[in-house]
Amino acid sequence: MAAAAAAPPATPSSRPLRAPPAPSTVHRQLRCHAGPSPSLLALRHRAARAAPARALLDKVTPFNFGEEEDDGGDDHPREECGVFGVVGDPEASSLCYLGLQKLQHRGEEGAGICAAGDDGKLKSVTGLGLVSDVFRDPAHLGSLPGQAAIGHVRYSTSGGDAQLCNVQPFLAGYRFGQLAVAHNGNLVNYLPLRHKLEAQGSIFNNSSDTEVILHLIATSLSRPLLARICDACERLQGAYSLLFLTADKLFAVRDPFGFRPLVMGRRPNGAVVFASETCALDLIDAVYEREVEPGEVIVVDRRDMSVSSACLVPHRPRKSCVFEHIYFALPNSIVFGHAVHERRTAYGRALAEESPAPTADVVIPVPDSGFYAALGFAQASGLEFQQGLIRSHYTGRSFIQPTQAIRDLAVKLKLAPVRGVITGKSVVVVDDSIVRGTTSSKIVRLLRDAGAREVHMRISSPPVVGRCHYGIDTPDEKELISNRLDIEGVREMIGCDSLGFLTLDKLHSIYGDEADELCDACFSRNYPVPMPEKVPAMASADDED
Ligand SMILES: O=P(O)(O)OC[C@H]1O[C@H](OP(=O)(O)OP(=O)(O)O)[C@H](O)[C@@H]1O
Ligand SMILES: NC(=O)CC[C@H](N)C(=O)O
Ligand code: SF4
Ligand SMILES: [Mg+2]
Repeated sequence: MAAAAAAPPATPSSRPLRAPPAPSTVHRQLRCHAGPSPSLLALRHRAARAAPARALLDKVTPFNFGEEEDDGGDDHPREECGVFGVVGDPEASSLCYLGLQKLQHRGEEGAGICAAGDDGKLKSVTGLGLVSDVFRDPAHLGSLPGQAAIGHVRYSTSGGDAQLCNVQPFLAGYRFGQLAVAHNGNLVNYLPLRHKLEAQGSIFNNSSDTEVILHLIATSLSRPLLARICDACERLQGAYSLLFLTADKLFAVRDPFGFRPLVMGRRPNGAVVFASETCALDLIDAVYEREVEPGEVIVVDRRDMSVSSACLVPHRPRKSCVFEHIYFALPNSIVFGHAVHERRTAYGRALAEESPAPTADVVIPVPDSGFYAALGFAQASGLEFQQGLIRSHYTGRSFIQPTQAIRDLAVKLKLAPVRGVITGKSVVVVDDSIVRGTTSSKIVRLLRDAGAREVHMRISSPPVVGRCHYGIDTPDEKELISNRLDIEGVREMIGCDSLGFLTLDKLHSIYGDEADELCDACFSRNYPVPMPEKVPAMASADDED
């Protein structure tokens, strides 16, 4: 939480992209050749998602590609890690503020909101720290009037974590007006793309991967904006759930693999809402309608509130991040069509089948994210379930603290034992994951100090052995404890009496046919999108001569 405490004042921002490139005549000629026509979204009708898909057909108007929406027939601009967006509500930015607070667990480093005012101007406020810090001064929200807004909570994967310039939404001006973007995910080909754009003269304001998306859109010769977004996305590799805001439209985009979640809902007044997780919809009384499908672009026009949908690129097999279910998302969210708490309870039950703890007296969860898995473990094993560790909610998530020393202290600050539950008992303690091993080691020590007779650690996911390249900032592979040690080695290091992980096969069995549609690369090293092997070298100042 150091970042939050040290948060400098929020700053309204607008960042320029590179200067308008082509002379208007050439430009006009080229623009006649519109980019690849997005075909209508080919929906997948799978049992698990049948209802949301039907909702789509009722509510979504197919995008009419012939209608120019943003730049008319001349060159005059007429307008352009949890994410949240609202269209069609006079309190759009306040709703964004609430939605972002609900998504705070997805990123604590920085937050921002960009709103489209009725005067056609986009304004944004971004700052380091928690949403409540950034918007502590009511004047900040007050400066963001309008019927549409997008917002972002950041947890960096590319670019410095404590740099205001990397906090989203990014708002840029280009030849067709203003465009803001909020991105959850990580682009694996960010560096090659950036180097190429720089070689062509682009100037970058920050070190985040997300900025290249704006450049690719700005330099695309396609029209209208939907086609430019499709053009840009065709060049992106990796994970992206994106919200774009213009003066009169909001675009919601999900990468073809659907790594990161993105859902759509509607408020009673008809406002359309997008969010990384459904918990943020619930908060503002928006009814969950469906996921933005992998590879889909949904366009909401604030002028007539029409909703249209297009397909970004040819359909790919879905590879949704299983770690969202395991750890990242809130348990009261529906993510990838599944209630997160149900998934976690199922992991716990499966774990009890695979790694029972027959000598134990009581099952306790590691709060918060180990709660449902522990409940499932207790249900399946017939053991008593107790809250043996109390979590302080005034601290942040320890896994996402920047240094090991701080992570060590953060765990102690965060968790306190309930001696009455623990003393003299054989305890099964269930957590969702072991990453570096910091939390587990501390907890075992904490429980032994509180008088536990035996400590059996059970983990409701497989050992984490690979880095994530798709939007979760897992540490370097050498820092992953399961990468250095086998299970017995990890047990010794943590100091528990027994240790059991859910196996990958068992995890897959919970998903049945859907197992193929999961990314589990941090457990299996089966990366759906490989990292580019060679990144071209950047030009240096010496190359100028
Ligand atoms: O092995 P480690 O490197 O310690 O990381 C693993 C721990 O980090 C996460 O908890 P975190 O405290 O981040 O969040 P939570 O309170 O939501 O469980 C996760 O739930 C594990 O408890
Ligand atoms: N975790 C995320 O989704 C991060 C988004 C973006 N890659 C950034 O670093 O800001
Ligand atoms: S590598 Fe792991 S954390 Fe990253 S997307 Fe895949 S499952 Fe999720
Ligand atoms: Mg935890």
